[in-house]
Amino acid sequence: METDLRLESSLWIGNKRYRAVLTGWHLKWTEADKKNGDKKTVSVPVAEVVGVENGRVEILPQKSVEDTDKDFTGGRSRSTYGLLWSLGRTQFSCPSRVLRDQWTNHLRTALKTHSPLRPHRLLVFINPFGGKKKGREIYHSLVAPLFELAGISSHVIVTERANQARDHLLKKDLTGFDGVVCVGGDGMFSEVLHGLIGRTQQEAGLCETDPAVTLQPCPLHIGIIPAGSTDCVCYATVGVIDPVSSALHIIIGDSQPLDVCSVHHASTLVRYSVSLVGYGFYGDVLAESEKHRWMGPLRYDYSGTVVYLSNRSYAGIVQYLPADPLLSSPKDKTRCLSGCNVCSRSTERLFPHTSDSGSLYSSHFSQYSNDSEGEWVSVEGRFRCVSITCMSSSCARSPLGLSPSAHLADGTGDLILVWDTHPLSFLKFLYRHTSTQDQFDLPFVEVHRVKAVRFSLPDGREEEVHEGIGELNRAIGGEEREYVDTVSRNGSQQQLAQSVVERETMNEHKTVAPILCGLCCKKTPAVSVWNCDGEILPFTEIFCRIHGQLVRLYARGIEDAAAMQNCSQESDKNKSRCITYK
Ligand SMILES: Nc1ncnc2c1ncn2[C@@H]1O[C@H](COP(=O)(O)OP(=O)(O)OP(=O)(O)O)[C@@H](O)[C@H]1O
Ligand SMILES: CCCCCCCCCCCCC/C=C/[C@@H](O)[C@H](CO)NC(=O)CCCCC
Ligand SMILES: [Ca+2]
Repeated sequence: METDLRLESSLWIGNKRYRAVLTGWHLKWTEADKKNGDKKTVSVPVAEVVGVENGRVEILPQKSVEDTDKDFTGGRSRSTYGLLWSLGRTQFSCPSRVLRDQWTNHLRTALKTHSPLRPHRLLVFINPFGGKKKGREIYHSLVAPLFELAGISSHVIVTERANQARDHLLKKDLTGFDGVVCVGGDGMFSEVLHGLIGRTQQEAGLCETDPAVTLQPCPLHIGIIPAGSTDCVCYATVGVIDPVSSALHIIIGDSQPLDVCSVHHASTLVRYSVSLVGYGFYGDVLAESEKHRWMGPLRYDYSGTVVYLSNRSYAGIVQYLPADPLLSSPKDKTRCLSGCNVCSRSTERLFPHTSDSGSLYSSHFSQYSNDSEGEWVSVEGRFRCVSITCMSSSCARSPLGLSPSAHLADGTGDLILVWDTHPLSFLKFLYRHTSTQDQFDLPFVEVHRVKAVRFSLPDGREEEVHEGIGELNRAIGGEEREYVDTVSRNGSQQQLAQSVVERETMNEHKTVAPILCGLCCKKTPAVSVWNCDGEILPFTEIFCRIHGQLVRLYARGIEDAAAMQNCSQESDKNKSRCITYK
């Protein structure tokens, strides 16, 4: 195959002549008219080539092509500053049109052969209202021209309502698509996640509501173009919030598996989460922030302060199923980086019969059901917060995240228990998230690597919740009253969850936030709410289970920033990535 693809000839870049050669995995060109010692070679891995097009192509601010006979333009992804990627573009001139066509054909074949996960056709959902409301602009000015250069055809849907993307993925024909891209924030990602997981289970005839079922991994990749408020999933899987870097990861078909946590109440599936399932502080911040959506991304800072000052803690019983402590630990001070060994070993455990990840969904064995179950541990007390995260959940506010040593794809989650403590100690815990100081090195904080978690209220508390809801029900009217009636009338939990999901379009947050406030006007509320990747859950008692590598993103995890920094000094190891060219 390598010999078929090999091509060698003279080419010009500007007015300099080069000897160019396409050999297997690399395209290299060397200055031709210099003495041997002075000859510089640029070597571009085929895997990093974005696209090849005949003519002289300009990309930004809009793509334009000057259709000349002997020229072709090559684009490649290159790292500019650490994790930030940009498009490198080179215009080559050939001695003849025939040779030019040979070069473009060979390069295109090499791309197909060496990067099988490159998408050809993508379904793109743009949330025009996420974050700073720039989704459309970001896509059309920064991403679409790159997709065009890469020869990707995309079907773009600008959403007109919440849950449109989820519903589309659950019901519409997805034949021919290689992946789904969401332009928006974590909420938009969550819609795509729910749509794709739901669709995959439907097609596999699996029952999502049963926490014991081994779910089928999704065949379509998910790409995230960040345009939201927190963009935690993008930050934790790419390392930067940058639409161009994310677009380039999508184009070259990078693939990053991701663990997913399913959240259940009684016999219902409530939601899926990849980032945060948080009770107490994080639930209260979200409930408070929903009242201030108009503030945009700043609403979290404002609400964080309000909730911190309200100084709350909550009673609860937490039971958890520890993961194998021999594999890794949330306190081992390692980071999950690109090519992470812990995650790779997990891939081998989860998919023992597949050598390439391209066909992983044909034999999925869950870590949870494969391993011997182990012993559940139970703790009870008052907590400032209880958080479960499948990954580090790093974001701009907290660059190392909720659990800095968590892994993206190891089939486990980290359970963080923050016991009730003095307000200043809790502030110290929160503050440490913003620096490199260890937030787990505090006497009132525990962290456990787990496969499943159950949260329940101590005896009698459930009654207090219902009293609170009853009181609130009398105080409020219209939509909220109907909702609370549904909660108290509906015997079937299945129907209850369904009615809640349907109501998301009517903004269920309006109902839960006042529940919290209704309770807190009189006394400190007995219960908090669960924040599930930025959505409030309608239940307090939940069961969570981690599903290893249930979805795959067009990303490659965090590349070692230190290595990338060395790039600027052109260390030997990174030389091929570092040579800059126009
Ligand atoms: N056209 C639309 N109108 C109203 N809501 C929408 C629309 N499209 C999507 N949504 C909903 O908007 C919510 C928030 O969107 P998104 O996640 O993109 O931005 P964000 O909340 O600002 O960012 P983050 O989730 O990162 O904090 C999502 O839960 C999504 O379901
Ligand atoms: C004195 C300084 C105090 C600073 C405290 C900083 C603590 C930051 C921890 C960051 C945790 C991010 C967790 C990610 C959650 C997302 O899945 C979710 C959806 O976007 N975002 C929120 O719920 C938004 C809610 C974010 C809560 C902060
Ligand atoms: Ca994990």
